[in-house]
This record gives sequence, C-alpha cells and structure tokens, in this order.
Amino acid sequence: MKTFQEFGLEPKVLRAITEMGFEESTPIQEKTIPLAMEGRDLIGQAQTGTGKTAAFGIPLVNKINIAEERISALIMCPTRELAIQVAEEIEKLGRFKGIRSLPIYGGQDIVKQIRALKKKPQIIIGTPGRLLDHINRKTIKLDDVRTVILDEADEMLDMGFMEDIQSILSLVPEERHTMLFSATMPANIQKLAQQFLSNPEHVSVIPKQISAPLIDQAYIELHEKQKFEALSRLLDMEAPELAIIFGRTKRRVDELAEALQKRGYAAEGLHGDLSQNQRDNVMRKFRDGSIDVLVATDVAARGLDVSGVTHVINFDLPQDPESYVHRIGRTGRAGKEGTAWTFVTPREIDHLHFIEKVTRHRINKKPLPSLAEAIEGKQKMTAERILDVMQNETHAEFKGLAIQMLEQYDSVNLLAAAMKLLTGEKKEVEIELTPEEPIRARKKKFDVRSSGRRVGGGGGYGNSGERRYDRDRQGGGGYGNNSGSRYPRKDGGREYGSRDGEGRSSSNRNREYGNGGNRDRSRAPRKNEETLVNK
Ligand SMILES: Nc1ncnc2c1ncn2[C@@H]1O[C@H](COP(=O)(O)OP(=O)(O)OP(=O)(O)O)[C@@H](O)[C@H]1O
Ligand SMILES: [Mg+2]
Repeated sequence: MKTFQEFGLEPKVLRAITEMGFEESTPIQEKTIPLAMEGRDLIGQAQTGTGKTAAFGIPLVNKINIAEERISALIMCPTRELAIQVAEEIEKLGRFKGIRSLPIYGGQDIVKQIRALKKKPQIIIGTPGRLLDHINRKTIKLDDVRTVILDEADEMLDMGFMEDIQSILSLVPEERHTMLFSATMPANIQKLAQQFLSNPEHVSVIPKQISAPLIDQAYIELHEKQKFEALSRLLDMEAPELAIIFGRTKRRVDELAEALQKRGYAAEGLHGDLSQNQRDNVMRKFRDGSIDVLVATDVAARGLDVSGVTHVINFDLPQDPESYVHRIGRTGRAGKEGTAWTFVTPREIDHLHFIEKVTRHRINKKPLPSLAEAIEGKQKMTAERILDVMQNETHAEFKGLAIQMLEQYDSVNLLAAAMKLLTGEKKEVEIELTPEEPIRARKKKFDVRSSGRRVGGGGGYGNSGERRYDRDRQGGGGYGNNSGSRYPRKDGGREYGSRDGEGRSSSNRNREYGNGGNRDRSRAPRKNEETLVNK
C-alpha cells in the first residue's frame, strides 16, 4: 500500500494526515487520490469502513485555495449525523492549511447557520433539504463551486432527494469536478452519474463479497416474541464494548430502548422523530461511551463511524441487501474486527437467503443463546472488570479491609460474593413489544415496482432489478422534530423519506415530504407499497 508521502500532497495536508494516525493509504484512497488530484470525475465504491471519506477529503483539502472567500466545494450527505461527521473529518484534514468548512443540516438553528456562513467557508457539507433552503434564501451561492462530492448518493436518491440534488447541481457551474461515493452502487446511480458526472472513472475496490471482510456474520432464527429475550442474552453473552441495534420503525426503536433501560442496560434510541438536540445528545453519549447500546432505525445505517462498535444486531431484518451491508458495516471498520447478528423470524428466512445471495456472503446460523451462556458471559465480564481494576492499580484504598476480611473468611467465598454483587441481578421486568410484521421474501410480482418506476430502474448490485422503497428511510427528520407525525402511524412510524430541511413555505409541502408531491413522477404512492409489503 502507498504511503501518503507518495501522492505529492501539500506538506500541511500530509501533516494533518499523520496527526490523524493514518500511516498507509487504504485501497480506495490509493486508487482515487491520484485520479482526483488530476481532476477526474469518479464513482468510488469500496467496502464499509475503508476510508472513503478521506479518499475524497484528502484531494479536496489539498486543492482548496485558502485565499478564496467563497464556497468552492460542496459535499452532500443523506443524514444530519453523517454531515456532522464528514465535516469533522474535513476539519481535521484541513486544519493546518486553515481551511474553513461548515456543516449545514436541518434541525439546527438557521440563523446560526447564516451567521456561520458569513465567515466565508470554502467547503460546505450538507444535507440536500437544508442546502436548498439556504440557496432559496440566497444565503448560499454556488457560482464559485468547483468541486461537488456526493457521499452515499444511492441513499439520497432513495430518500427522495433526487429533485433537490438536481436543483442544487443545476446551480453549480458545469466546469466542475464531481465525485460520488458509496459502499453499494445500485443501478440508479448510473443514471445519476450519466446526468451529472463527465466521463467518470469507476473506481471499485469491491472484491467478491460486498460486506466488509472483518465482520463475523451470524443469524438466529426465532419467533417475534422471543426476540427481546434473545437480545438481552446476546448482550450478556457477548458483552459488546459498544453495540448498535437496528429496529425497523421508530416505535420499535422507542420501545426497545425503553425495554433495555428497564432491564438495566445503558441504551438509548436514535430516530428522525427526535429533536436535533436529542439526536446530537444520543450520538455524543454513544461516542464517549456513557451509553454502550445505541438502538436505531436506518438513520444510523449509513456512513456512521464510531470507534469501539464491536457488535451490530439486526433486531429486525433489514428491508434490502444494501441496508444490510451498510448496517453491519458500522462494525469491523478501519482494520478492526466486528460481529453482526441478525434475528430472522421463520417467515423471513427466504428474505435472508436473498440477502446472502446478493451480498455473496453466507450468514451462519447460530442457536438461540441459552440462559446458561448468558450467565456465563456476564460472569466472565465481571471477572474481566475485576482484573482490569487490579492491573490498573486503582484499588489501593481497599487493601486494608481486604486483608482483614481474608483473615476472617474463606477467600473463594469472599470473591464469589463480591462477584455476585458486581454482576448484579438481572431485573426481571416483564417486557412486551409491539410486534412488527415479517418482511416478505421478494417475489416476481413485486418486480413491477422497480422497473422504470424510479430513476434508472431499481436493481441492487445490478443483478436483480428488485428493490424496495418502503424501508425505514430517514435522513433528516425534517421540520425539526415532528415531521414523522404527519404520516399515519399505524406502521409504527416508518420514516418514509423523512426529509431534511426546515422552515419552508407550506406551498412547498408536497415536495418537502417526498411523499405526496411529484418528486419522482414514476413512483406510485407509498401507501400502496406499504400495503403490498406489509400484508
Ligand atoms: N489510511 C487510513 N489509515 C487508518 N485509518 C483510516 C485511514 N483512512 C481512514 N481511516 C479511518 O477509518 C475509519 C472509517 O473511515 P470512513 O468512515 O471514511 O469509511 P467509509 O469507507 O466511508 O465507510 P462507510 O461505507 O461506512 O461510509 C475512520 O475512523 C477513519 O478515520
Ligand atoms: Mg462513508
């Protein structure tokens, strides 16, 4: 692998890379950095957690002229959390050069953003809805933008951002450098690329299997009613450092987070109905380890990079293979190993096999963890915690009492009692979750939903032509914290194309929600889709 010295980057950029602890480039970086430095348009595809952000971030900060007082680059991301995270990485890469970058996303005070924009950032990282908002208010001008990057472009299309992206790109001068990145590249991306990229190089470092190789993948077949018990046993048995649990709907996430808290786990939920403040808080707590279980809808499936995530658990099977790949890709990142468990109800087995087929990866079946295994796992954890304290020498003040007690009592009994205390009793709280409908295996009759109905047709990995639109889509949450409430909630709050953006006029409403308007004229109403899938 190439070292970063070999790319001919500016010393200040190299220094930033070194400070970030990167020694060698990853394969996608090695391939794309030279092309991007030549100004070639490109489509970059590489497995989750392999450094795509720096693959576009490094050449971008390298080429920015810091004397410029105008927006010269635009990065678009599907979710707010991702915009914040990408902005942080760009900030780190550009700090020695003194690059000014700014994240722009819905849910954040627009006046604050307008103030920050006055500082003339060179790079804007935003979600399409809020970006368009600023463009309409003329607080963002794109006349001087020379570089555009679309991160997770397929997701932005799925969320119904096509029109917004088109409107935004139509305002960027045609003389520009455009790059598009994702771990998965469904067929519709080709269409977008044709429209907006000029003679792009397709850089793919996807080997035979699309999911990251360092993820140990397993599934457990169980009934809906067994899921919660299985989850808590799994958490006890595996003792994750940090875990992300994916649920299908907002209701599911709320119920699950609450249930886990009742059982004594440090868990919180993340979905698009929360206010931006709540979302930021949950992410902050998860990143700093004050909670160790994040329960989330697919809002957390894409791009999020939190170090220490050892486990991903699909409490509900994801709707499609892309979603599966991105969800489990929250672990096994940057050369670290990870474990992904997926719960599958008997009626969903065919759908699981479909995911295996498309991702070209066998997912091993494992038995339900037994109570004995869970208890054993918890005890092991306690032992590890004790040894940790002992090795770190932070227990000196207890030594006197320990000696006294050991003179009076048997050492094995003493230690066992202390361990029992530390392990804690499981709180036996009755948990009842609202059941979710199983995901049906794809049948030919659904094909009609993909052929020609969305831009470029459907097509996961170009081999099936089938794709669903009804998954728990969200990105922005839209309209502060209550966008979801305008949808019928009998589905538990699935976040159909819940949008980013805020404060636009009501005449825009249809467009805003990506649901009733003519955002994608080729689509049939979502309602029918929901019926098709959920019955
Ligand atoms: N050359 C490198 N050496 C070491 N670590 C790196 C290198 N490049 C990136 N990383 C780190 O790897 C992690 C994953 O990177 P990143 O989030 O860019 O992955 P990604 O390919 O965009 O994944 P996803 O498909 O999930 O969005 C980050 O923590 C990043 O800082
Ligand atoms: Mg990424």
